[in-house]
Amino acid sequence: MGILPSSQFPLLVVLNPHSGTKQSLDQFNTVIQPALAKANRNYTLIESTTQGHAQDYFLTNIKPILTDLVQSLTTTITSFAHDASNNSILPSSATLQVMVLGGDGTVHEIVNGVLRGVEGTPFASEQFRPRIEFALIPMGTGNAIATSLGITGVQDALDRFLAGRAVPLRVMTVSTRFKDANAVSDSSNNSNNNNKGWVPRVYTVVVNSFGLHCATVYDSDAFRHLGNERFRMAAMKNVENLKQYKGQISIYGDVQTYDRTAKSLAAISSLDATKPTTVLPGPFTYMLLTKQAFLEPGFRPTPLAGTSDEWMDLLAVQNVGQAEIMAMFDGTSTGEHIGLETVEYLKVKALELETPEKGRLCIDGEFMDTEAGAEGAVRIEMEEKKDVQLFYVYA
Ligand SMILES: Nc1ncnc2c1ncn2[C@@H]1O[C@H](COP(=O)(O)OP(=O)(O)OP(=O)(O)O)[C@@H](O)[C@H]1O
Repeated sequence: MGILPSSQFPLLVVLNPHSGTKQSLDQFNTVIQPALAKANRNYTLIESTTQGHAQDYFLTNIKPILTDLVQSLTTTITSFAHDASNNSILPSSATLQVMVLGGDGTVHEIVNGVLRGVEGTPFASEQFRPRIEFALIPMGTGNAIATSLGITGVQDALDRFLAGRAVPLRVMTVSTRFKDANAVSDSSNNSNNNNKGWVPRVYTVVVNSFGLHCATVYDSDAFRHLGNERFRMAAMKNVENLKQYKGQISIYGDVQTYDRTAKSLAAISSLDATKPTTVLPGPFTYMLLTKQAFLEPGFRPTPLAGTSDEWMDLLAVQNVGQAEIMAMFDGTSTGEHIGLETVEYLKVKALELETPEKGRLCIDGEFMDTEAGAEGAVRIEMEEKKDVQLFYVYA
């Protein structure tokens, strides 16, 4: 990489005017556009018009975009190499920069659009893999990824983009046993252990949840006009009508479990990848599986999570009452709640959730209805395939 000076390749700027408190366009006009002009950066602006627009845009256009990019790199290489045979020397990678003025939902859409667009094609293969670098301008409600990376606002995000240090944005895969039109891949032979028969449905980069958190996100849309406050309002509504969500979580592969006494993680090696390393029997009051430490500023439910690490952080609270849930929430601003007896905290590679009734999962702010029983189970795992690990974020 680095064959073309990055200033010569146009940047894609994805702007969601609906994110957060709808300030994206104003911030683009007043802060981002002047800064890009000053830095002599060309860009193409993509303004999303509906839910799903950003995903569809990348699904449709990622191959032509990469073709243009590779062509510009190839021309440069051959002109430098004076290739006598006149054969093109194709690069094995190319970097595409995508600036996002929006929140986590917009990043989720782009990741899924890109992956659906390139999977099973020569655009994500042993011979060629793109590198997609996100500049996250936090204009959403939660901005979990940006907040977890310590990005404090628009100017800070811009400075980090211009400084150019990108870290991996690791991806989780959510699979079901049944196949439908929404499956992201035809293959049910993911290279990870113990996952034969699972069909990848969606890729996630922030959080998958079940129980109170999922119900909170579901209800929070009605409070969108309140900005960040919408999650607190919806959470209070759900604590008042506290429910227990029946289900069992089976964790596969290596595990790190938080030891409350030692205040550190203890490793448990998996001896047999086909058998669960640990089982949480439920019912669940609250359950989160994340890649980000913060889900919004001041809310740090999985404080040991790492955007770039190889683990998913699981926070589970089983069968507790209102007082225990409120005590847990009290600790989430500092992360101290992981020391509570009622809280299970683990770093995991893969888990399966099976519920006796139909249910709902929250997947990066979107919702997935789940079926009852073993056939309706959901598997969530750290994605190990190189053809999926294409994403980086300026940090
Ligand atoms: N023009 C639009 N009108 C309505 N919805 C849109 C539009 N463009 C995108 N969307 C949808 O807006 C939703 C929210 O986007 P985004 O995640 O950027 O903001 P947020 O939900 O406020 O932030 P966060 O996810 O960080 O909490 C996404 O589901 C996206 O599909």
